[in-house]
Amino acid sequence: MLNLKCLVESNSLKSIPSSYICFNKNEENDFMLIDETNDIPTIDFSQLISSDLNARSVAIQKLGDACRDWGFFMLINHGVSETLKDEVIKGSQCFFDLSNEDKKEYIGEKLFDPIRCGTSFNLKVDKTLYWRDYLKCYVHPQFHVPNKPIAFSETLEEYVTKSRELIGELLKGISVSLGLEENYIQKTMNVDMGSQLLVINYYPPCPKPELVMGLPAHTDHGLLTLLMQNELCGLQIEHNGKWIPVNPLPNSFLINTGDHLEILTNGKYKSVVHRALVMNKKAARISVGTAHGPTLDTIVTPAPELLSKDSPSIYRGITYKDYLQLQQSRELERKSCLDCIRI
Ligand SMILES: O=C(O)CCC(=O)C(=O)O
Ligand SMILES: [Fe+2]
Repeated sequence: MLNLKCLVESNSLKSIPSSYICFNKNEENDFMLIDETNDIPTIDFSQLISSDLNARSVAIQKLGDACRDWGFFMLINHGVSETLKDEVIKGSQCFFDLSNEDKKEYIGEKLFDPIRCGTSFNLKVDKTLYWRDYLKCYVHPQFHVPNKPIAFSETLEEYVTKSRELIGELLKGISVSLGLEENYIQKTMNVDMGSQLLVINYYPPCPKPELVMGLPAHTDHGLLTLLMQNELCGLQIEHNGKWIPVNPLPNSFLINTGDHLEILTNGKYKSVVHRALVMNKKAARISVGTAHGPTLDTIVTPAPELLSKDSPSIYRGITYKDYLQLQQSRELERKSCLDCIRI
């Protein structure tokens, strides 16, 4: 199977294969790239769970504003240790360093394979290949991860459990920010038994990074994605028609809203468009995301409580599973899959 890391390390890579050259990369030049990184909202998790009701309510307000205006924020004071995050990154590097023989059993094309590794986005539909290898694992409600490298499974189990706890608290805050009961999203979306997909992205070094794309502009499925990365940057988010580079604060998590939060809120909280550039000629960038969604059979529709005569439903209901299938069958592109279910 195609494995970009192997290709890059084989020394045979004198020039970028034409299949990777992203010709339309700058077609979106109307998007001026500017550095408004410092404006990206920051949410203090400790305030969100504070027993001081006033502090909590201020944090919830900030959280709602961040979801409405950006669909993206950095989460600080979240209580997850740097050691655990480092172990996840190190384990990820070791996983991608395994031999092809060791990884063979995880190679797959099927969307609902519990564990699958591959390259680009979806080889069946990609017109251009993306400069990225990946490992995807369904880690909830059943926990599936590779049994190699040693101890990676334990590290990941601890990490994805912590990430679910953080997302649970964020969803409470988001429910309240919408004027809904605290457990509204968790209950209606069956989040306790919901799907959690771990995605580890490996962007190998590239001799001509300006010619390739790690992941093109897209939105994520699910309610919220929690993301972290090694020391290399590359993520950009779309905000007010501009690409904003993300330079994470030390020890922060990056959180973005997903398509299903947009559906549930009837467009009030938009799913943020983002992309990953490749910027490094010498080192690999690793990012680790967990996408948190409802159970696969949950039909997601706009919350009736948020609808009115003036604000009728703009999305038709669809099960999470059908939505994932729809998304996977299409080329990853700027226009999000939400367009398929817009009324
Ligand atoms: O690598 C990144 O920073 C972003 C990854 C991403 O957008 C994804 O896995 O959906
Ligand atoms: Fe994404």
